[in-house]
Amino acid sequence: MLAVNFTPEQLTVLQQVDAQQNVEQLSALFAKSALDEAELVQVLSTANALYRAGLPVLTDAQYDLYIAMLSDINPQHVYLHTVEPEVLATAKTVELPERMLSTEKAYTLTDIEKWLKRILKAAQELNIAKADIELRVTPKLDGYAAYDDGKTLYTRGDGYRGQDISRAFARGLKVAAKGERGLGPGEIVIKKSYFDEELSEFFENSRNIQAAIIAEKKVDENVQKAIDDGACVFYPFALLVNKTAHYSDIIEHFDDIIAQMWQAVDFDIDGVILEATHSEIKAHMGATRKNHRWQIAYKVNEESAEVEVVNIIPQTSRTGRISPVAELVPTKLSGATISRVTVHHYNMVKSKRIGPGAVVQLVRSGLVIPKIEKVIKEAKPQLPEQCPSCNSHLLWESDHLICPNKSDCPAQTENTLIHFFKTLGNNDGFGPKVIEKLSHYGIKHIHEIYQLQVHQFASFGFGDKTAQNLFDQLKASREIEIEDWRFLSAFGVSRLGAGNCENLLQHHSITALFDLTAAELVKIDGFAQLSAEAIVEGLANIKAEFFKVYQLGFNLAATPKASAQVESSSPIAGTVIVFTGAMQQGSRGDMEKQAKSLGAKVAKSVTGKTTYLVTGEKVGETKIKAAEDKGVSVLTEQAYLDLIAGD
Ligand SMILES: NC(=O)c1ccc[n+]([C@@H]2O[C@H](COP(=O)([O-])OP(=O)(O)OC[C@H]3O[C@@H](n4cnc5c(N)ncnc54)[C@H](O)[C@@H]3O)[C@@H](O)[C@H]2O)c1
Ligand SMILES: [Zn+2]
Repeated sequence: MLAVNFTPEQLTVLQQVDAQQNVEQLSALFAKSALDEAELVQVLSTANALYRAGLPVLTDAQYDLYIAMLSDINPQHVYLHTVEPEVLATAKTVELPERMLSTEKAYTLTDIEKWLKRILKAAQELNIAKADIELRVTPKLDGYAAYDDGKTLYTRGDGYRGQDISRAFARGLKVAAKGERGLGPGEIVIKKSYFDEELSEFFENSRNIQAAIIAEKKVDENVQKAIDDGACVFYPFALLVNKTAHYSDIIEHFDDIIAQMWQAVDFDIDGVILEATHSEIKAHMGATRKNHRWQIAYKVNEESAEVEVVNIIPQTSRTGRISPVAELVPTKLSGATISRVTVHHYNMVKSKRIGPGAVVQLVRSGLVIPKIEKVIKEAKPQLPEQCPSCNSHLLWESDHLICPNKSDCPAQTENTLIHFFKTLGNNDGFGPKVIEKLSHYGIKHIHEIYQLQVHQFASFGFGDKTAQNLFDQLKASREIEIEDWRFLSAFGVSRLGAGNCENLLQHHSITALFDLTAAELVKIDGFAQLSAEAIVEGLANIKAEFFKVYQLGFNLAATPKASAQVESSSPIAGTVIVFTGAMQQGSRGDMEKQAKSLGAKVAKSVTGKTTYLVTGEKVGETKIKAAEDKGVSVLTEQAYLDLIAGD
């Protein structure tokens, strides 16, 4: 582990915990490798206080590792056997109506079966028939634990005494689902889709917000809006979607049920809770000082690794955006060696201080490629000043560095040409190698490629056969029928992917699009003002080239107009689709809308009727496997986009 530099906000929390402590010493402890018992407890309590305040300094995996170390040195230590406390300076402390505990954790079905044996043993002691033993399975909400007795809303505190946070209700916080008060324990949670769309710009994670709702007298206007919009609620566990069945059924269909629960709610969850329902069994088993013995949390282990950055390589995309690709000290993750990862954008490189010598945490979960989860050790950010392809001076455009040289940057030109032929998808001659060569000979535009004759290809160094073949392919690519939306999307206008192209073309013919104003675009369902403006600008930029190519005479099939039965023409017409995980290309809500506009039915959970499960980021293996077992086709986001593009 590495020394931590506490932020000013974190220091304020630490002050509340213990005004006397020596912050430098504390910070150094996080870097020390062999900690003694007292030091481990100090690290754990510090991390815990910050985590409960919504300002975590460690990842959960790191925190759990320290817990494991403490338990190794002294399994009896009181820290391991009590509820990890919250620190809130501003609210008054009150006795909880009922104890609120942490949960025992299980990571495998074997762990669950061991726990189940203890339940069966308790049942036997009570002479309760096996046939009467049911388990209730619910999603484990990853929010902020609270208790509602009908009059007061309490935090969990130390499990015995919490704090009165009724003012959250006074401020408009609602009880989820049926809305009754007094349903006991639950969590304050924020809708994931809402967070992604409305709040992710302002907050790093929902935990920041939940902590603010609880701790602060006055909340941020964005948070107040989330409360007013009903996106932030108190969710009593009693109202949670659940699967309650005989224990043997639960065990038999374990993976399915876990997968179902994992996507049952639009809130962050960090596991699935299993509990016995029989009140006598519960009373008999009771609790330790930390956990109810009749309850357990099933969690999925994500794999993660801390990796050192060697170098950051800028890559110019077709739009001129420069993508930062981090070269890493090769590291094993999930059995694969990872040596590079794309950083989100250059603002992240700058603000999170990523450069040679930085250490990042890579996380890989489910079938998703590793992502940088956080920066563990900062370094001097490595920011390029010039475009790696054309040496133009780079400019900032919101979070991105861009190469402003639209007309003469080889990387932009080549990637635009590559995108065109790839999207058209009706020939395989014009891949990166061929395009690079053509670009080297000064061919920069699509229409120029289509004008090339066999002898010209030959003069660029292609063999006779290849030259003829390339020429024939170009001819064929004009003759083979192709949907007009695919043709349009091949030009790579920002925000004009296949779906949006098809939507537009359901309302206007392809040549008429270039005369549309943003105001006219917004009238079409699915286009917001900002993207409409970007589209109008993008179309204006390609107009000249578009018509030069269009006039070469492609065999375009016009998209049926919205009135004339859209659905049957789309590749996903009549299918049932479930989207899960965080999407990269747009919000999940937008993707669902688009799927519906293409004639698909969108469902929330996978059943035997589901055709496709489209997985974004952070989707567990269990979920994917469960879907596959039901005969559902599992698609990555990209595969799905290819599918609707007709690739
Ligand atoms: N990153 C850090 O620095 C840091 C610090 C402290 C703790 N942690 C993490 O927090 C976890 C331990 O914290 P904990 O003890 O608060 O939580 P826990 O993970 O043991 O969960 C217990 C809580 O789950 C909640 N819960 C959610 N859904 C539920 C449901 N459907 N039914 C019943 N209960 C439900 C309850 O409110 C209960 O209080 C560990 O996994 C640890 O990694 C991290
Ligand atoms: Zn450039």
